[in-house]
Amino acid sequence: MTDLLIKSADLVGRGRQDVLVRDGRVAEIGSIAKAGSATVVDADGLVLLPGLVDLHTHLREPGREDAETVHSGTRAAAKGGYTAVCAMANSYPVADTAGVVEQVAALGKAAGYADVQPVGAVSVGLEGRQLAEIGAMARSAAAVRMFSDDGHCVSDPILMRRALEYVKTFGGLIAQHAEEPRLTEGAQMNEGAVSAELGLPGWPAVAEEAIIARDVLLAEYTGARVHFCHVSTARSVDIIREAKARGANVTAEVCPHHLLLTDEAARTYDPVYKVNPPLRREADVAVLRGALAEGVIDAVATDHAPHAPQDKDCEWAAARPGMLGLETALSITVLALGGPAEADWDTIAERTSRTPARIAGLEAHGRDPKPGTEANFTLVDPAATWTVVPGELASLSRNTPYAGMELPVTVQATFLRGRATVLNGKIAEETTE
Ligand SMILES: NC(=O)N[C@@H](CC(=O)O)C(=O)O
Ligand SMILES: [Zn+2]
Ligand SMILES: [Zn+2]
Repeated sequence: MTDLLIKSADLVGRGRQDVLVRDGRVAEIGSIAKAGSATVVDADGLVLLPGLVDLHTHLREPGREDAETVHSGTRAAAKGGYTAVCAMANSYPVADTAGVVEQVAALGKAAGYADVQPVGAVSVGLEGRQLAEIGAMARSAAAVRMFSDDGHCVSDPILMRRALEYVKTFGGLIAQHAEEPRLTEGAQMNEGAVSAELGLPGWPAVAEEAIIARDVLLAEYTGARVHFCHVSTARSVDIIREAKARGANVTAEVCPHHLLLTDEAARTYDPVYKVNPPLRREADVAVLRGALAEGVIDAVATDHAPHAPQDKDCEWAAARPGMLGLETALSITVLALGGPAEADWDTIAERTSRTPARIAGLEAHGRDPKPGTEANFTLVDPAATWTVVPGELASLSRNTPYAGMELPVTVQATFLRGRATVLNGKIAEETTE
């Protein structure tokens, strides 16, 4: 592989340096005039961040390759500045065996756009009845550490307890989709003033908060790790804050859409705004932003949920929940944390890369450039803006809630072990290492 010389990049907002990459790793940092035959990337005016890491991606393969594939989804990831994604288990078949997680990992390697870390199901078929082959998935070539029935809540407390006790034996964790199912039967949107006005059945905040409270207690009782997916309410933040103050082994993520959009969007009856958990109130958005800045919420995760046109372009009640996220996440995060002029790149790197890499156990990711570290980076233009055009996204699906919006910050390049997966804002077509 030819060497790479990144010239004059602002390293995570701390000042401009040149970075020389050799054999996929950082060889030298400083003022580097020339480096033999190295490919030179001019990063003047660009900020270098550790490659983003997504704890929550739906790649839809196997089973719904019409909506996304590992190939298309990881291209979208690279475009969004990601170098690693955790692929959720709600595929068809479900990723509840060593065979499926190994297949997903292998497809990720073959595509070459981002490291794909499969998430294993907690229960067989995500049905919440019987534990899946957690040990076999952990010992498989995919080395699964994170388990989740995402899309469904592990609502049975005894199943949750057993899963926690099991993953604790090898340092794994359970990522919980917190939704008390009896409280959300038939739910279509956030329960509140807007749902009452529209006459749509509500998804009350307490359905999320009750499960988070229970699982905090189970995490403390078992001593195992719980991660909360897509936290969406102000009260959830309070519960997590108190749990952390007591030393509970819990972490939490927030999705970009919950940092920007509210249940007011449902007034359009456009199913592009239908998502699980639902868009909440302005007051929740404000608390989530504060909690992310502060670190009570540990990470931004996209919950990238591609859906085929027939599953979205229909009446609200019939539409599937979920929205695209990978290509817009960084821009929305920058917006939510105060806008590009105020951008605190260290905090952004912490919430979008370093902390999620640590939670997922992806040791080669989430690293600032230092001699010896793998060159998993993204270069962003903090001064540029772009307009979201659904047809121009790398995802196979089109269900972005940001169509037509002008967003801050563009991804100019993404490097996976020193190889450009995106360069000059364009996806590389050749990805062999
Ligand atoms: N977020 C969603 O609304 N949908 C997700 C499942 C999930 O994350 O719960 C999906 O797989 O489509
Ligand atoms: Zn979920
Ligand atoms: Zn999800």
